[in-house]
Parts: sequence; C-alpha cells; structure tokens
Amino acid sequence: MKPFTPEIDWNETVISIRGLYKSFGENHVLRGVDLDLHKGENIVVLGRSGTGKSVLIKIIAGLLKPDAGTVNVLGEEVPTLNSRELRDLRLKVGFCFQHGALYDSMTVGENLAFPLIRNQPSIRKDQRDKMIDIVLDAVGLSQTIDQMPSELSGGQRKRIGIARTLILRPSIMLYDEPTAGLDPITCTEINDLINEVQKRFKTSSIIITHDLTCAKVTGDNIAVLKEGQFIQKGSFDDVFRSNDDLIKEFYDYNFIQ
Ligand SMILES: Nc1ncnc2c1ncn2[C@@H]1O[C@H](COP(=O)(O)OP(=O)(O)OP(=O)(O)O)[C@@H](O)[C@H]1O
Repeated sequence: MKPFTPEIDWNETVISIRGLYKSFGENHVLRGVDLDLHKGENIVVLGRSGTGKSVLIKIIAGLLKPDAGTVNVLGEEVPTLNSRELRDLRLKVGFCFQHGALYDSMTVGENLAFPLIRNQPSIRKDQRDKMIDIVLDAVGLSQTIDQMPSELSGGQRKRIGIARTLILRPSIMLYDEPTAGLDPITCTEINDLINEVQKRFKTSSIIITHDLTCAKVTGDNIAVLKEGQFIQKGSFDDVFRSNDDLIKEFYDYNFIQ
C-alpha cells in the first residue's frame, strides 16, 4: 500500500461533489455521486469499463454538464461557470488524456511550448524554455526535447503528456487511465511519476483506472464506482477487505504487486 502522505491537508477540500447525476437518454450513468478531494491528496476512482469514470472527470473539468448535483472545484461551482470562467479554471485543473494527446507534427519542445504560448502569451521565450526544462526534467525526458512524438515509446508519450499538463502548473491533476496499454515495468514508472508529481508540484489528483496496482501504489484513498454510485471509499486495504462481489472480481483479473 502507498505510504502515508504527510503533505495532505485534510482541512482543505479542493473538489467537493454532492448528489451528482448524469444520464445520456435512458443510460443513467451517474446516480448520486458524492466525493471530496483534499489538498495534496491522490484519490483513485476504480470501476469497470463503462461505469462513468471518464464522465465524472469530464464533469469536473467542465467538459460535460451534469443533470443534477453540485460540483465545487477550487471554490467555483463548475456547472454555473461561463466559457471564460471555465477557461480560467482549466488552467488550474490539468487533464491528462489517456493517449497523451500530443501534436504529431510538433517536436516534444514545441508540444510543451504550445499551452504556454496559447494561455500565457506574455511569457518571454527564455522563461518559457526554462519552464520546459523543468517539466522535462520532472518526467525524466530532457533528452527528447527535439524528438517527434512518433519517435517516442508509449510510456514516453504518456510522460510527455503529463509534462504538457504540468507546464501550466495546475493545482489539480485529472489522470484518465494513466497506465492503460503499458507493460508492467512502464506502468510502475508512470505510477512512481504520479507520486513524484504529487510531492514535487504539490498537486491534488483524481486518477481513474481499472488497474489495481496503479490504485494501490498511487491512491491515498480509493473510491469504487458501481452502477452510478460509490460503493466503497477508503484506503486500499480498507476497500479490499470488503466482501462485495465486484471487489472480489477486480482481484480475479488484476495483477497485484
Ligand atoms: N457524450 C456521450 N454521449 C452519450 N453517451 C456517453 C457519452 N459519454 C459517455 N457516454 C456513456 O456513458 C457511459 C460511461 O462512459 P465512460 O466513458 O465514463 O466509462 P468509463 O468508466 O470511463 O469506461 P472505460 O474504462 O471503458 O473508459 C458509457 O455507457 C458511455 O457510452
């Protein structure tokens, strides 16, 4: 299990969700979700495919509107924000997409410069270069600055995707399936990086996954989503002491380190 994280401030909530509902037609995906993310905490949202994990983090990032419920992120009620306010909020809430979402026609350095040029155009080039150096060093890939994304391995692309999200210095990171499609050794490296980012950049994170090793290594707390609601919340050991059939099923098809 992940060691105790002393940096978490249990008195400060950076995301607070109450009574969240979201349906697509007759598909009732989220049916009364409550969640608190504390400052400095990593919460892993576990759930089988199609249970609504991505829908949840898209609602948090303001990419989807909920049908009912409150979604408070860094003091802002997300569903009520206009597009300019949402843009401002998204600078503080970094979304790490499953496939890194890099631009294939740009070098790694250009990919990292892009969000800065678009969102903070007043930053001088030398400052920008320094910021790029810092995030590349943080993900351990300084040597790739002039490479094209096509020259990188799957794990390296994920790392650069994380660096690109980090470059705007968000206080919250949303990781969408960070270890999907990677071999076990690369998964371990990404899990370690998520914990390193938490410490070094003092981020609070929601990590959605169905990878139990990722949950065990990166989650200060775990929340298990089933049929639109959290059926278990707590430390990895607390959650997996449960007799719930779904929890047992997870054990059956996951490799635990
Ligand atoms: N924009 C949309 N329009 C219609 N249905 C959607 C939309 N987005 C998601 N859904 C549906 O919501 C349900 C939950 O999808 P979601 O992507 O959140 O699942 P998930 O738990 O992240 O699964 P996976 O682990 O496979 O990524 C699915 O049935 C999906 O088809």
